[in-house]
Amino acid sequence: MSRSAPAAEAATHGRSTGPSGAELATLFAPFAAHGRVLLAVSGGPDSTALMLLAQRWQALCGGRTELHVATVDHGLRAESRAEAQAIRVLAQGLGLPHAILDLPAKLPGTRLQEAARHARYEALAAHADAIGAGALATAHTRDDQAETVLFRLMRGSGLGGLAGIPAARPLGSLALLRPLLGLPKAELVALCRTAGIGFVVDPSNSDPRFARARLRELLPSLAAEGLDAAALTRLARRMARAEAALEASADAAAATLWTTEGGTGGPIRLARAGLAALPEEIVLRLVGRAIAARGEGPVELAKLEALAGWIAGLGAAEHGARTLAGALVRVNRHAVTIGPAPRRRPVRDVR
Ligand SMILES: Nc1ncnc2c1ncn2[C@@H]1O[C@H](COP(=O)(O)OP(=O)(O)OP(=O)(O)O)[C@@H](O)[C@H]1O
Repeated sequence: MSRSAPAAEAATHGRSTGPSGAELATLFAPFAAHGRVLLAVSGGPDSTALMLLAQRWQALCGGRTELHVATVDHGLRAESRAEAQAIRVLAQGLGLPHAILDLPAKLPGTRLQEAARHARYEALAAHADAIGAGALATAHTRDDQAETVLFRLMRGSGLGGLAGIPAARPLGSLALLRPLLGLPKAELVALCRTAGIGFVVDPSNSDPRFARARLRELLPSLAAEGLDAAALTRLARRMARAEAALEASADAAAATLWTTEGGTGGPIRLARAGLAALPEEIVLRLVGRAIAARGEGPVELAKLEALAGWIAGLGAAEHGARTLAGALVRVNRHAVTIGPAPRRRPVRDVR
């Protein structure tokens, strides 16, 4: 990563002074519910701006919320330590305590970005817990939202995926907050430049080996055709609204159909006649929830669709069993019953 030249390179687009006091009050309102918030700052323009704006909000709104900052050093590049230390200087200049977090284990060579993301969130959440923070804030922007929705569209994601990045969601016992989700990245870059603060540019963001980076290259051409960040954000908002309504319908269906055999943790039973009367989308959600609860976690939508197709295709008197994502799905004439799949015994070498 390289530190960009500061103020002299004045921004050419985006509001260079950032949101007004009233806008800050709205953006950071969710922070006020927490006594302490941990800001995840990588040193890129977005999270550097997050630190500047959150501190500005705290000063202006006189919030009693304490802000802390953490930078994860993935140890993947020679410069990463020095970059983390530069963020520490900046944070301390703003009066914010800063921690550099190392990853406990070496990252694998395959699916590196995914593994790094997972390990990063774990390290940040553990640090938030350790300092008694109730929330963790990241600096995702409107551009990240647009990119995520487009990426998921290309991958044939379900409705929940197309709802994009949520502005707030639980992360274990923490609240994960994204206060800048509605702001364009250009505005945050401009803000850093006007403030004369350098930021790091992550080379993996433009590394063509990563599908995300290749997609990012296409965004300007798509925007010229009208599929810009605003349009994709609008789509995400509409999908989120539909997703919430369907989840509420699934809750209502579960309240009448879902029973547990043999007490807490036992197999989940869904009456076949009840399922047959429901729209396919709700059936998928109920069966998916049951598999996630008794198996190894959320199941891929395409696999769930194939399973639901198999169940729907069974005649009223037919029965059968299948395993999916660590769950055993049994169907008889009365019910679909979902419990943990029996563990396969390891194959012994009998020579
Ligand atoms: N090394 C890091 N240290 C601390 N925070 C980080 C680090 N890297 C990323 N973040 C936080 O995560 C936000 C998103 O970063 P980025 O877009 O690079 O993540 P990502 O890999 O796309 O993962 P995701 O979007 O799923 O969180 C940043 O704005 C920042 O708040």
